[in-house]
Amino acid sequence: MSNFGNKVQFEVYQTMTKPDPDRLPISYEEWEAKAREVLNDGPFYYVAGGAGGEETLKDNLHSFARYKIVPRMLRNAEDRDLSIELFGKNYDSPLLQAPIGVQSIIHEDGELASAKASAALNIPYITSSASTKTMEEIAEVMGDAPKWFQLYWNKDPEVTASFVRRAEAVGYDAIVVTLDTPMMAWREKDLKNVYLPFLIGEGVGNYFTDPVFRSRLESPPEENPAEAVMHWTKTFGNPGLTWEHLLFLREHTDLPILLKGILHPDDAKMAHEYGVDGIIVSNHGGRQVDGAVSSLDALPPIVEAVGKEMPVLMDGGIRRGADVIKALSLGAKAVLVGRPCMYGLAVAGEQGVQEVLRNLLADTDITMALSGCSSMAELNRSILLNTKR
Ligand SMILES: Cc1cc2nc3c(=O)[nH]c(=O)nc-3n(C[C@H](O)[C@H](O)[C@H](O)COP(=O)(O)O)c2cc1C
Ligand SMILES: CCCCCCC(=O)C(=O)O
Repeated sequence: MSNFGNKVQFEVYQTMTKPDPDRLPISYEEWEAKAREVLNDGPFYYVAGGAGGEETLKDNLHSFARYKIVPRMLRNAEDRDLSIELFGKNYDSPLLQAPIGVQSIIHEDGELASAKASAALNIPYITSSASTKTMEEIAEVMGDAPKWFQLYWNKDPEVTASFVRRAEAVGYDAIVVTLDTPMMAWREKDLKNVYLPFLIGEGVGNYFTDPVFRSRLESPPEENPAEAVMHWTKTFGNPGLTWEHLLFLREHTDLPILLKGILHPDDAKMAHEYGVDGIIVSNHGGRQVDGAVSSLDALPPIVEAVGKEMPVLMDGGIRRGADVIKALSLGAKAVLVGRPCMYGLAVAGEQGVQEVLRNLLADTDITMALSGCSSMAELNRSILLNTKR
């Protein structure tokens, strides 16, 4: 991916002789506005919305604006390299697609489109437990491209173990355990729209095809979907989890285990003590604890606490190349991208997601060069100014 940004920029200018109102958007704001045009209230606000008064959702973005890049000059940024290494594997760039469930509410191709877009750019795709398409269908369209599996820890430990077995069997490279969503937060927009996709049978694909989940039902989901959905609502999340439960997971997989949803440095230290392989600093895109610290503000103390021991990734509010550069300069090894990909999916399916990611990569590469850096290893706090008072 050497000097990717210049190539993409050149391609855009070359293929366009004048501005074309029908072409795909460039900016995040434009993608979001176009997605708003094509989605009904229920699905749009399910994606765009956050918990409570959306303080954390907004703060995820504002935190980036508080940090300023202080570019360095005359440092030869002619040849650049965006690649990183994680758990012994090389990745072309520091971007991953965040796990996002129920994508069929956004586009009929759902996760298959997003996964294929990721594969085309060699960007790891994180399949959600709550995906509409099954983890096997998604793995199949991705071939050998990098893919991770996000686990929602079911109340039934045998379902949890079965999910992990299935993910391993079809070639996922890591398990991401999301800790911040053992239950749905108070999401005012969804309550107002009376919109919960799972109750209409969306996002349950992995469950309805799971042999253990099915064995707990009186009749198969195809015959009695209402019973299956009811069982899903009772077992989906596990607010009773403790650190000890992670030992159960370790017994069931040799894959790297990452914890997603860590915001407190003491929890990061606990993760290290319990043999976890990596951390994703995240507040679930402001969708769970309203008033929670923004992801970017949570990042530096966590990097300080465990950054030498394990890779620290982050998500929440990544919209542009400068955001990627800021997060990496604060010590994140890589970043996950959530809503921007979903707006790309809404507007133009697979092509839309690919365009969003391609442009973000190009912007990242160019911003890195203009900041005087040539590789991820060169990004550090010396090019950042924190203007927060
Ligand atoms: C519609 C939607 C569904 C999501 N579903 C999941 C999920 O199934 N599992 C998960 O761990 N996180 C889920 N997330 C959270 C994302 O993985 C990620 O943490 C968040 O979107 C990052 O913030 P951003 O949207 O500002 O990039 C979801 C987010 C959205 C917007
Ligand atoms: C009952 C909670 C299911 C949430 C699954 C999708 C998700 O994570 C989200 O944020 O929405």
